[in-house]
Amino acid sequence: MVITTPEHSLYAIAVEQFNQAADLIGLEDELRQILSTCKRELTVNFPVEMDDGSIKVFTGYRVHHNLAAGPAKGGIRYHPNVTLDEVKALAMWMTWKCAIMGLPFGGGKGGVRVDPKLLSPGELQNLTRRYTTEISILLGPHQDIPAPDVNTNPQIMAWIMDTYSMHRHGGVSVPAVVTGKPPILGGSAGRLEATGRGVVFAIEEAAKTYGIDLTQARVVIQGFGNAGSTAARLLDELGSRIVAVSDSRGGIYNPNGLDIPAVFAFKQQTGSVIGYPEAERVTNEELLELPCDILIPAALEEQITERNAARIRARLIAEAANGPTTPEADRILFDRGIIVLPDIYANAGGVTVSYFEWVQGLQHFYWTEEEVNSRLRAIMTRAFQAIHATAERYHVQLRTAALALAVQRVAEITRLRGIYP
Ligand SMILES: NC(=O)C1=CN([C@@H]2O[C@H](COP(=O)(O)OP(=O)(O)OC[C@H]3O[C@@H](n4cnc5c(N)ncnc54)[C@H](O)[C@@H]3O)[C@@H](O)[C@H]2O)C=CC1
Ligand SMILES: O=C(O)CCC(=O)C(=O)O
Repeated sequence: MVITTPEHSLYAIAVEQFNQAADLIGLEDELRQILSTCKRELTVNFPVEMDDGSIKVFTGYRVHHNLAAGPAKGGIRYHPNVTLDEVKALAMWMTWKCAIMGLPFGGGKGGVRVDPKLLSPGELQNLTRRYTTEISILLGPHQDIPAPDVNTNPQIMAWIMDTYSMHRHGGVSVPAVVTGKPPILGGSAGRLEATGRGVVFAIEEAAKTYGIDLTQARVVIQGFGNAGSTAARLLDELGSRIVAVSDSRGGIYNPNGLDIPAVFAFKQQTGSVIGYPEAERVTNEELLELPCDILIPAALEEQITERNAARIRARLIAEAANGPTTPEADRILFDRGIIVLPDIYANAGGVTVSYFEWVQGLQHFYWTEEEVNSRLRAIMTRAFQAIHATAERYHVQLRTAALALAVQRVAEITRLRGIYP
């Protein structure tokens, strides 16, 4: 049985990817139905008091895709284009991501339809606290543990923890209810950089396997936020040449290599990479087609599609973003021999260190950054080897191999639990 969704959507893309993996492992129809469906989809419409005293109603979501392996885990996104369909896809990808990394979590995700850049700090805090209250019927350290995603950060995680702790625990802090917190509130050392660091660990494994010399590699990065800027910094430290980076306003390109600490400082001062002096300006579309060895999409979904996949000039694509490549583009890239490190593996460093943060929060016992980073590297390396071996065995792309391993694991857990957890 092939599961279909009614219209073209991001969730339809996630289900199409799932179907490919389910076909590969010969998954039975009952489990196909269960695993291709989100368990819970909560929509909340909530009022927020603005600085001028007016009230605005915002819409937010929290979705649990699957809880067979443990409590729901996944970030919260603030973006004007957030939809329930997008959050469902992101939640499903979290299920597979946690499964590949062997984490005891199910998949969840949340989002609010808002442009946070238009809010004052006070309004942002009001919105976060009210949204947290609305979704708190799902939250808890053993039920659902949010984390940062696009446009959310440690300060927002601190407000989520405080709101939950005030309502549900008499004000005593419950650090394990959210990850990605500031370290002084129980956040893990290394969580802020974990997604970008994990991307770089994944690239290092791929480079060894496919014979790419990182000290000579030219790198292009779309998105210079948490994931993209950290990957840029760490690859720069490894000796790679970062030739182009971008943000929502566009990109900058210097074929001789950008001075990444200087670009980072420029972005901190001005709010954008645009205007950085020693580079030419490119659009986000042009940036994706620049000649390079490694392309890192680190912004939003559906950036590499059937329209531009034939013109991508990278040897390796490392997906820091969730869902940047459509299935049509995947097929074109595979035929062209371009290696894609799929999102559910390449960006899993974030949730892996979130797992470390959750464990530390439950125990109130904290690790050093060295411990965090070396455990992260070990898990990223192990997962790469398993995915690569599966891809070789079945002659499939790394995404299908990664999904097959993930779906297999969640299916096995579901069968052992007795099919309907
Ligand atoms: N923060 C985390 O721990 C994790 C993030 N991710 C994924 O990584 C991606 C980036 O997330 P973060 O770095 O956390 O977000 P962020 O909010 O820190 O940064 C996002 C960056 O993308 C840029 N951007 C937005 N729209 C763009 C567009 N249309 N074209 C080019 N750039 C654009 C923004 O200007 C910003 O530089 C997302 O897909 C997210 O789901 C995945 C795993 C974990
Ligand atoms: O750290 C986490 O729990 C989840 C981060 C996230 O949203 C993601 O991996 O896409």
